[in-house]
This record gives sequence, C-alpha cells and structure tokens, in this order.
Amino acid sequence: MAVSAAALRLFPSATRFVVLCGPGNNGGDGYVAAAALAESGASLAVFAPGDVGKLKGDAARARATYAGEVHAIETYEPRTGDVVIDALFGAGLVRDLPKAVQEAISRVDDRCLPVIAVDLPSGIDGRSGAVRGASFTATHTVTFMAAKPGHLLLPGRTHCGSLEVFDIGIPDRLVRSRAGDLRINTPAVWQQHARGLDPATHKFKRGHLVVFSGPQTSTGAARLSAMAGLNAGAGLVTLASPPEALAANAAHLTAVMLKEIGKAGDLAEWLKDRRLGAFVLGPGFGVGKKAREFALMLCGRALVLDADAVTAFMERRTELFDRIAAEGGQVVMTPHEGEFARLFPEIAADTALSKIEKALAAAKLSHAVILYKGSDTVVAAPSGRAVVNANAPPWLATAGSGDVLTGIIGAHLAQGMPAFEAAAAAVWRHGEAGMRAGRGTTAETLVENIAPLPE
Ligand SMILES: NC(=O)C1=CN([C@@H]2O[C@H](COP(=O)(O)OP(=O)(O)OC[C@H]3O[C@@H](n4cnc5c(N)ncnc54)[C@H](O)[C@@H]3O)[C@@H](O)[C@H]2O)[C@@H](O)CC1
Ligand SMILES: Nc1ncnc2c1ncn2[C@@H]1O[C@H](COP(=O)(O)OP(=O)(O)O)[C@@H](O)[C@H]1O
Ligand SMILES: [K+]
Repeated sequence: MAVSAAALRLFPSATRFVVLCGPGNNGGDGYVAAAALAESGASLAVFAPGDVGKLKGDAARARATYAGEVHAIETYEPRTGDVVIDALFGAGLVRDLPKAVQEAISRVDDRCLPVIAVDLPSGIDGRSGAVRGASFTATHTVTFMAAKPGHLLLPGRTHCGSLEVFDIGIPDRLVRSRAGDLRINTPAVWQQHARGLDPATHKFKRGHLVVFSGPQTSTGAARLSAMAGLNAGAGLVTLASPPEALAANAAHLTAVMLKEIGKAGDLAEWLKDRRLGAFVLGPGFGVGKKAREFALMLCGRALVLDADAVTAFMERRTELFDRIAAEGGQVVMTPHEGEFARLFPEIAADTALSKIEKALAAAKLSHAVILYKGSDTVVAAPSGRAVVNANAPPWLATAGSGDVLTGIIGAHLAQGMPAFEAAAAAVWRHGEAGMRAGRGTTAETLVENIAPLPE
C-alpha cells in the first residue's frame, strides 16, 4: 500500500505503471502494490522473470491478490510515460542478478524511465551497498521499518534516490534486536554526552586541546585542526610547534596559543600537566620516527591519530595497537580509504566485507575507535558499536576538510566525551558545517560554520 501510494503521489501523470515482480517476497510486495494500483484505476502492466506458478508462501498469497495477467519480463518493451515499480529482488538477493533482469534494467535505463524501488533497488546488496551484476537507479525507494546498510553505504546510496521508511507494524524491539549495535549517526546516538554549559564553568573545565604542528613548510593543516577545535568548543587550544615553525605559526594565530615542543623530551616534560585534556597528532606532521614516538607517548590520553600519524605506523602497527591496548586511552583513528588500506591491508582487501564490517574489524584489531572517512563515513568501536553517517554533502571533499574534522573530535575529547561519541558527534557536526557553509566551501569557511553542539 505504501508503494502504490508513493507511486500515485510522485507520478500522478504516469501513463502506465509497470510493476516488475521477482520470485520471492519482494515480488510479493510488488503484487500487493499492483493490486492496489489496479483498484485505484491506474493503467498497469505486470512482468516477472521465470515461472510465476512456482511462487511459495507469502509471495504466492500476494500473487493471488492481483487479478490481472503477468507477462514474461523478456517481453517488456519500455515506453515513454511508463513508471517502473521495481519489486524484483530485495533483502534476499544473494548473487548477481539473472541475465533477463539485467537486460530489463538496461532497457529501462536506455529510456531514462523513473523507477520506484521496493525495499532496495534490485541489484543492490542490502548488507554492503555493493552492486550485484547491475542495479536499477531509483528516483524513490520505499523500505520497511528501518533503513538498511545498503541504503547508506556507497554505491548503494546513489541508487536509492529519496528514501522513505514505512512502518509496517513490526515491534521496535524486534527491529532493534536485528540492528544490534548499528545505527545511523544522529544526535540521539551521542546527545547524552553533549552537556550544556554550566554557568560556573571556566576555560580549563571546557577542556584544553593540544594540536601538534608539522615542520616550517607544512603548518597549515595543524592550524586548521586547532581553529576547528576552538570553534567546536574546547576552552583552550595550544598548538605545539617545533622550534623552526614557531615564527610561521605565530604569524597566523590569535586565540590559539603556541608552545615550543621540539623533541620527545620536551613532550614528556609537558605531559606532566594533566590539564592537557586531549591531543591531535597527524595533520601535516610528517611521516616518520617522530610521529611514532609522539603517538606512543600519548596512547594513555585522549588522542586523535590522523593522516601522517596513521601512515607512520604502516609497517609497525603492532607496536601502536599493543600500546593502545596496554594504556587504555581514548584513542580515535581517522583513516580515509588510502590510509585505511595502508594500516589494515588485509581487511581493506577482503571483498566479502562491507565498509561497516571493515571498520569494526579494524577497531577490534587496533583497540581504537576507527572513523573510516568518505561520503559514507563509518565510526566503529572495539566493543562492536558502529554508526553510519548520512549528512555529509559532497563538497566536503576539499583540501583540509579532514583536518577540520580532526579538530572537532579533539574538542569533544577535551570536553570529556568518550572516544566513540566524540568521533560520531564530530562527523555529524562536520556534515552540518558543510551544509551551512554551502557548495563553494573551503576548509577555512568550514571552520567558521561549525555550529554549537545540539543539547
Ligand atoms: N518480514 C519480512 O521478511 C518482510 C519482507 N518483505 C519483503 O520481502 C523481501 C525479502 O524477501 P525474500 O527473502 O523472499 O527475498 P527476495 O524477494 O529479495 O528474493 C527472492 C529469492 O530469490 C532468490 N535469489 C536471490 N538472489 C538471486 C539472484 N541473483 N538470481 C536469482 N534468484 C535469486 C533467493 O532464493 C531469494 O530468496 C524484502 O526485500 C521485502 O521486499 C516485506 O514484505 C516486509 C516484511
Ligand atoms: N564525496 C564526499 N561526500 C561527503 N563527504 C566527503 C566526500 N569526500 C570526502 N568527504 C569528507 O571530507 C573529509 C576529507 O578528509 P581527508 O580525506 O582527510 O582530506 P584532507 O586530508 O584534505 O583533509 C572527510 O571527513 C570525508 O569523510
Ligand atoms: K526491489
């Protein structure tokens, strides 16, 4: 009923609704939608692959509700004015689409006909978002009870069009038990950790964030993180700079403080100050021994390892992972696809795993919260919790945007948020900042558009 209502609402001037019904319950949904459309008086045709007489159970019962004829899918000739309702395969898809279905998709694509997908565009794997052989690209998708990973993960998301989640009455406790520890990244996931400001607060209570600067010619990335950290709500931010970069940094900083930290010895001394609440290491820092030394010294604190600090452990990851496990700090790592493949090559190469499963495997192995970036960013914790983000506009793909994200995570950690919530909330705020900043955004305008944490 929801599918037929969407079809009539979205395409009131369709000359014909073409319902394509598959061999299982997704096809069953299609027959029910076809019966409803027929009752509404719409012009209609139904096509199916294989032998409709072989339908079983619910799907056979659903077939019986539609009184009209069912034609072989091979005979479907798309016409201008057709609106296709794709009820071929949904949650039960287990291998590449059959040839007759792939050919029908290609005929519909050639005519650029609008498609409404039932549950998932046929061909999209609901668990991973992968395309199995071919897939419809829908204008609108009607799914039931909850969005599935394949609606959010790439490339699935780009095939769904607008997504409608329709409540068909399955009790929430059952939906939740199936979802396990996986959620869409919304404020509900982390809001209880986003406390409002106490009138009696002071800057140290709001958290002191430290960002490490790179050498003289690569200081900008760390400054972006530092500015983002301050705008995101850290009470104080200090840029820790090697001596040769002090002048370059000083020339560009006002509210952010500057401290000379050259060697590991300087850092060890400074770390005695327990008010230093959180640390960001990596943006523009340089890949090498110093990055590893500093990272290992910080594993017991609240720490974001980004960019160069992730790459620096490419061939020595065990040292890092063991230290994180031993020291038990709040550690977040923020790899993009390239960095992820450098640190977790065997996980990245496993094509059977979805992006969510990859992030979870990496979190387990590293004992850190993994924020696996992209337009479908996944945040995963060693405990098995994960969120998929869905509010990031594509113009976040701009140089320095990741450095801004890192700074926001740092601010959350400095304020005492646990690593998983700090990372998830930061990804969400980064997406919101991108929306506020608009299409032409640069990393600088992104920083200016970080809105207060919703309370
Ligand atoms: N409680 C439920 O299970 C509900 C299911 N519903 C619908 O039922 C769908 C799932 O139904 P099914 O589990 O029957 O699965 P599908 O209808 O998605 O697939 C049907 C069957 O096709 C076969 N198949 C899978 N991949 C194939 C391929 N590449 N080539 C040829 N055959 C293939 C499999 O045996 C599979 O069971 C959902 O997507 C949704 O549309 C909804 O009606 C809501 C309630
Ligand atoms: N197409 C996209 N849609 C939405 N967000 C994106 C897209 N591409 C990249 N991003 C986001 O932009 C940021 C880029 O970070 P990163 O790759 O580290 O770049 P940089 O090193 O230049 O800062 C990440 O948060 C990533 O999730
Ligand atoms: K479908």
